[in-house]
Amino acid sequence: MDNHSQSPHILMIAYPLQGHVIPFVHLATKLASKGFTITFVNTESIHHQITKSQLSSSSSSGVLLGPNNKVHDIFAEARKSGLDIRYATVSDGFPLTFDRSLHHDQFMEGILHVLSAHVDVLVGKLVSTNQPVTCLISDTFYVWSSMIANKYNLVNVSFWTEPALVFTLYYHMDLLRTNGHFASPHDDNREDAIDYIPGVARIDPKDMASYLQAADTTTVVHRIIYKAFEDVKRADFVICNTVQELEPKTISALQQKQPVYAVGPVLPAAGFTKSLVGTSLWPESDCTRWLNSKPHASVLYISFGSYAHCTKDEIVEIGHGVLLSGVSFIWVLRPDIVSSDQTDPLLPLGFEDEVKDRGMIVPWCSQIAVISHPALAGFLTHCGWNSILESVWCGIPLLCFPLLTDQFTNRKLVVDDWRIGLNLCDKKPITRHEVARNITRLISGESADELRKNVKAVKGLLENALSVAPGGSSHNNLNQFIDDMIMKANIKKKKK
Ligand SMILES: O=c1ccn([C@@H]2O[C@H](COP(=O)(O)OP(=O)(O)O[C@H]3O[C@H](CO)[C@@H](O)[C@H](O)[C@H]3O)[C@@H](O)[C@H]2O)c(=O)[nH]1
Repeated sequence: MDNHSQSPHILMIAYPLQGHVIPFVHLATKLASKGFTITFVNTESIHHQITKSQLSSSSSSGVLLGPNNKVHDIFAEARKSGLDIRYATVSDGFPLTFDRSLHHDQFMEGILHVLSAHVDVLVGKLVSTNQPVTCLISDTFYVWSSMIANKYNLVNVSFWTEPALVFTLYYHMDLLRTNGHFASPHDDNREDAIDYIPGVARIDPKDMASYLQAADTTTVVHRIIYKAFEDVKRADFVICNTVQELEPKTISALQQKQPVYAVGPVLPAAGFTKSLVGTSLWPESDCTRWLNSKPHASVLYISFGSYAHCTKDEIVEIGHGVLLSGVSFIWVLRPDIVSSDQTDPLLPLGFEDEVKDRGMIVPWCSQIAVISHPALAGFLTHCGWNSILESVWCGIPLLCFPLLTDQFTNRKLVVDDWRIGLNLCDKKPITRHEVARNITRLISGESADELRKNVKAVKGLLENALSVAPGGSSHNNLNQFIDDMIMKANIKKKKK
């Protein structure tokens, strides 16, 4: 896009969770680099966590210090590079000291019922400036996007940060319900394969998102999902952090319903290992020197993302499994991995002594910097969608340990469909011997060669999708989305 005078001013509102903020920030810089003015909104709590972590990280970038040495704008460096990204924060209704991880459901009730009032006030201000906002890009999980877009005559764009397969299963919850695979009122849910969702050949119920397998379907997260997937049907456009070639049938079927654009993988714009904008909610430990001391393709990286929890027993079994396997490893054990009120040590006494220099345990790191290091050999992951895309981008095979939400469906894509990963264990509870055996299969031997070959092929698809010349699918889809959005914004302006 080269005509700034026609360029809409886009308001982007990220969902206040790490795995959503990251792709939102990368999409914002991508759109700004195409000439758009962006106002990016974080909740005050997310803003506070990012800036606090930036100030104490060993490698801080994108930091603008304001009065009292406080960081007040995470986009300062991006703006210095010429991008027009402004920044605003809204309250999520809770004080900064409120432990959102520990009081998850209460936090989600706030997101469901309170956040929109604060967003409404902010948007009211932003539409009455001399460069008014004309377009809203908000997370698909927000239940109020159409309400805000209609009130302020904005183009309504929904950004989905998970695979299209997960989107379509939620989108067709009514079909799952009437067929008895979800929220069955009388009996248990059916356990046979699901073969009636448009664009989905066949999927086992165990591979659906955890919320679609749950016995209790009245939780706050369910109420969010029900409303959000009613609301997304009113969006003008849906953009999805996936790649058309990875999920062609699912995406085509969705496009019969409404305009859907696969624009992924949405990764940092300026080089891969360093973003211009700080996004981490926790301070990043620097693992580079340790990695530099390890042989090529020898290290296992272990991380379960930012949101899901696992049990202490699982941590212990994985710890022993890693020791038994004999591999070197970096393990991200974030402070609330079991629960933020769990204060006892997670790993058995003497574990770290036994590991010595063979392993590095950190609370958080720059994952992208770690997995793009030549010493990396494999990734033991909870199957968060960003982690999968990043790992494929770096050509790293996956060992899958899904814990919650879309991670079960993502595991199916990785292990069963694309064959770029293995299951950590076939059934729960996980055992140290199975963990050790599968780490070995991931990293050495015939199975490892096969996985590496397959991941290379999928990486090729991702690279092609983003290629500028000849235009790859995601490159073209993003441009098409931009054209369609501009046209829609102009129509709305005329109607006003
Ligand atoms: O030490 C770490 C660990 C993670 N990351 C980054 O944090 C993000 C984590 O995202 P993801 O792998 O998607 O996991 P979650 O944080 O758990 O993400 C939530 O959001 C995702 C996108 O909607 C979903 O797919 C997940 O299931 C959901 O838990 C990635 O970009 C990682 O690079 C770091 O930078 N450092």
